[in-house]
Amino acid sequence: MDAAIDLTDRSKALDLANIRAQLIRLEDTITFHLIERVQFPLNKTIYVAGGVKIPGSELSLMDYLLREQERLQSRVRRYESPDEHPFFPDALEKPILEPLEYPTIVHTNTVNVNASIKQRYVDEILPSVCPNVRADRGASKENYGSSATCDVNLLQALSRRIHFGKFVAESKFQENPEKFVQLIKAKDEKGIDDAITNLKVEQKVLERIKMKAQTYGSDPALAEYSNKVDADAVVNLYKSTIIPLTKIVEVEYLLERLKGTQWE
Ligand SMILES: C=C(O[C@@H]1C=C(C(=O)O)C=C[C@H]1O)C(=O)O
Repeated sequence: MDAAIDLTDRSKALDLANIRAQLIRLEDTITFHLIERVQFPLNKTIYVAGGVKIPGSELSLMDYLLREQERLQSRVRRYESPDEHPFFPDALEKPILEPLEYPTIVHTNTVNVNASIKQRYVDEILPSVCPNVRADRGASKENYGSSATCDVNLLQALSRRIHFGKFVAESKFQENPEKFVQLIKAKDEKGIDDAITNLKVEQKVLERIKMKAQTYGSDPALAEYSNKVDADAVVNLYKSTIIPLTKIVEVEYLLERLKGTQWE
């Protein structure tokens, strides 16, 4: 949707500096969506199938909203874009807009870690950032719908950020195909993980996201409205979930990279 990276220009899309700049942009998106979500209690009921009665659906309220959002957005080509991955692939419909001609940027692959993203989001991320973890003001009160709407925005941003790992991995592969072909042929997952890891960049990401969570979460004019989100929890989200899942995407993508190539 808001592809700041030009996916119709292959060389730009695989320039590591450009990709990292897009990951930095997504830090802002994720932080602001978190600030929106943590206005509300955890509202655990909306993550339980049947927790809220939905005519014609057995899904949880959040899954229902996410699935219907993906169905709608597929009709305006969202999932034709190589940087978008659906949580409910079976809900996608034929776009009403003409297809865009994307060059082949990443190699054909089956990598989609959205199930892990959603499970970690519900079981670990939300309880770590939401206030009133036990409070649940019930469907009769406000904010079930608002909470689920924020969740959908957040999950879609997390999915984009984490699956950008494919662009990073392809960029690194093209930098040194010999090294990666050898590691991939040996099915050396640890070796691949070591080869794609850049601890200096990871450290910079964690330092920057802490500063952003503190800055965006504080109101310069109204001190009492500061600390809208727990900055340490946001850092932990990156350290424990976003970065590790991004690297899993990189490794899984590279393990499939040789299929159908002269290296197979
Ligand atoms: C995304 C990259 O690959 C890895 C994952 C990172 C992340 O998820 O922030 C950062 C550095 C690398 O360890 C990168 O090299 O920029």
